[in-house]
Amino acid sequence: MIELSGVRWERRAGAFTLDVPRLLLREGITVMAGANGSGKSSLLQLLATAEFPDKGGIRYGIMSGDRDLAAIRASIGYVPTGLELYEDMRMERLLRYLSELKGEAGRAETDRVIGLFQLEPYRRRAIKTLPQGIRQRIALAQSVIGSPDYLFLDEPLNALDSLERLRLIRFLASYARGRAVVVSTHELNEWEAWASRILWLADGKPQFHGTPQAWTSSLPGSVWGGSVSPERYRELPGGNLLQVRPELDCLSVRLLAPDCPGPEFSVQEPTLEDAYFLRSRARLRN
Ligand SMILES: Nc1ncnc2c1ncn2[C@@H]1O[C@H](COP(=O)(O)OP(=O)(O)OP(=O)(O)O)[C@@H](O)[C@H]1O
Repeated sequence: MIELSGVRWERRAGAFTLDVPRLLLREGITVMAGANGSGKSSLLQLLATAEFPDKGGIRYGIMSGDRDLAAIRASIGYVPTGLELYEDMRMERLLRYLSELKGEAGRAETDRVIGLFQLEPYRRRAIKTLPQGIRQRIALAQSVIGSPDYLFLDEPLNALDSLERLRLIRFLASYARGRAVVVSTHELNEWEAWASRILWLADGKPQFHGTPQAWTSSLPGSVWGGSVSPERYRELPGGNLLQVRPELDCLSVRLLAPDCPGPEFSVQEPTLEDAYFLRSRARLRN
């Protein structure tokens, strides 16, 4: 378990403050959501000990950041966004080198993570010659060298194709048994079946932390779905639309509204993403 208490970190000369009075991150996948600039990457940087807060502290089980930094770092895997890899190195050499830095000498661990992320065909390729999705898989592979207890992944699905995205999510779901995995994302629904907890940040502060069930219940509004004609569609309030899909001679519409928008509509189970819209909209209105 990771425990943050009284954490404050000012960035941009105080124009932004990450402010986390208390937060407990448990085993399983914690999926972190929030608007651009809400502080997701900043929080991951602190968790990964790439940066340090101005105030407060972070404990990892019985280890605390100010006393056990080396041991904590040895139990952390981290993928920031835009991780710069050693461009001229061959992929296998890079992973060997990073394995050795993490105290995992020998080929076995390198071979394991190469297999895990289907990187076999790229062993002898220089990093700079590889496409973005493969580089992302290498970034992910380096993070699980030594099977760390804590994994912090900033938008890990970036640049991956749909099969790789699903493969990674499934891998993380099993990896997170007995370990804490924190991921940031702008696509909550992809994690729907796998998230243990949702953490929502706004303006540098956690606004919600709890189970997906709690996230999609007690919402300030409802989600409605129905099929409408193109004429009727034009009458609907545009600001609250979630999804529009053409059908044979009508449009299938999903929208947010406090009350039923018309006889064509029925109330729908909200998705994680719907709940994000409802909660964000309610917050902006208050
Ligand atoms: N290297 C940096 N130096 C100074 N300020 C920074 C730096 N990186 C980010 N910030 C600032 O910290 C604040 C939070 O940014 P952060 O990247 O943590 O948000 P985010 O939720 O991850 O955003 P996004 O969804 O766009 O990735 C922003 O005001 C941003 O401008």
